[in-house]
Amino acid sequence: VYFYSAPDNFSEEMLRGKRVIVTGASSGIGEQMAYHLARMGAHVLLMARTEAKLQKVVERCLELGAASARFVSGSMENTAFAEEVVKEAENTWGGLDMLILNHIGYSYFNYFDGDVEHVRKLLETNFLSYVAMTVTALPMLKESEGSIVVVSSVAGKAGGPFIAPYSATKFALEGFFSSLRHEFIIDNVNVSITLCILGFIDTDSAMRVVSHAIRAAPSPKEECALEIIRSGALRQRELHYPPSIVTGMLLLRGLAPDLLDTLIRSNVIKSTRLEAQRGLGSMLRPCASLHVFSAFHCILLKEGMK
Ligand SMILES: NC(=O)C1=CN([C@@H]2O[C@H](COP(=O)(O)OP(=O)(O)OC[C@H]3O[C@@H](n4cnc5c(N)ncnc54)[C@H](OP(=O)(O)O)[C@@H]3O)[C@@H](O)[C@H]2O)C=CC1
Ligand SMILES: CC(C)CCC[C@@H](C)[C@H]1CC[C@H]2[C@@H]3C(=O)C=C4C[C@@H](O)CC[C@]4(C)[C@H]3CC[C@]12C
Repeated sequence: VYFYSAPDNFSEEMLRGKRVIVTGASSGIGEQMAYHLARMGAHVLLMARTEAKLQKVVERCLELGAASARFVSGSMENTAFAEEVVKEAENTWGGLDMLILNHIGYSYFNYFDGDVEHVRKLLETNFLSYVAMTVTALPMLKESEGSIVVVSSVAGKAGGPFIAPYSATKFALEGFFSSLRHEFIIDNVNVSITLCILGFIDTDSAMRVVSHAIRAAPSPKEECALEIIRSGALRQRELHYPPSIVTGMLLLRGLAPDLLDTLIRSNVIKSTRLEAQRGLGSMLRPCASLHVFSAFHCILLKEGMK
């Protein structure tokens, strides 16, 4: 009820002239966020590893009407680089209004293979670099009473199969940033923290890695990107996108966690080759999970109306 009845006084004008860093902006949701921000007239500083892709995104941002657009290329495996990106914003703009933390390093979609080094590297890229950027950006964000937007996943709220290292990094984000939110409130620091809980989104990389293995239909990256910007600008605590599926999942997690786990497993199909290797007989059966979530959604709306 809360998520559906929250006031929505968003206007694209809210982003005009704002100074925004978007990480992981060379493709997927980050690239789409850059285009929305450009259209809204923001200053954007984009970050990823691939310079050629970033160059193209910057050019498109300028065509779309960005107040200014530039990029820094490098890898977030190294926290020194995370600090460098924020310093670039400081040197160019002398301040910062919004920090959108969105990048992720590559991880496999398969049984956990016992590679502890991979988990350590992924924690550095997906989690520690978010902490390092926040630490460096905080003085500027305090000054502007700005916003931190953290892009996470339903995999950061509930475990799913074949994504153990990735899921761990997303759970870490919620622990760190929800603790920080308390401290900001205790200390009267007016910097908002928005945690974005996303379901399956149709980015090229996600479609490449898991489209054959997930029964649920993906949601559009363009709309997802806009919702992230909107929730950050409105200083919301959490975004659920797509709303009915994610909110339904989280409600079910509280009420019947085993049932949720069953629904998640039934939405993930493993290739026959891997199933055979593991000696598992048949593939997981399809399940009416989406209907269960829709039913939750209807109950919520009805209760809200009452
Ligand atoms: N797509 C989905 O289904 C879902 C996505 N999400 C979340 O949404 C966010 C965006 O995902 P999505 O758009 O699909 O991902 P993409 O793979 O499309 O984009 C990832 C971005 O991160 C950059 N990147 C990769 N490795 C590094 C690195 N080591 N250092 C710096 N940048 C790096 C990539 O560029 P380059 O390779 O040039 O460095 C790219 O710009 C992530 O936080 C993800 O967890 C959450 C739930 C579902
Ligand atoms: C019950 C169902 C409706 C929902 C099941 C949700 C599961 C299957 C959904 C929710 C979150 C999704 C993952 C995610 O967060 C991000 C990425 C990174 C990307 O590069 C590759 C795909 C991957 C691993 C997604 C795979 C599918 C996941 C696990």
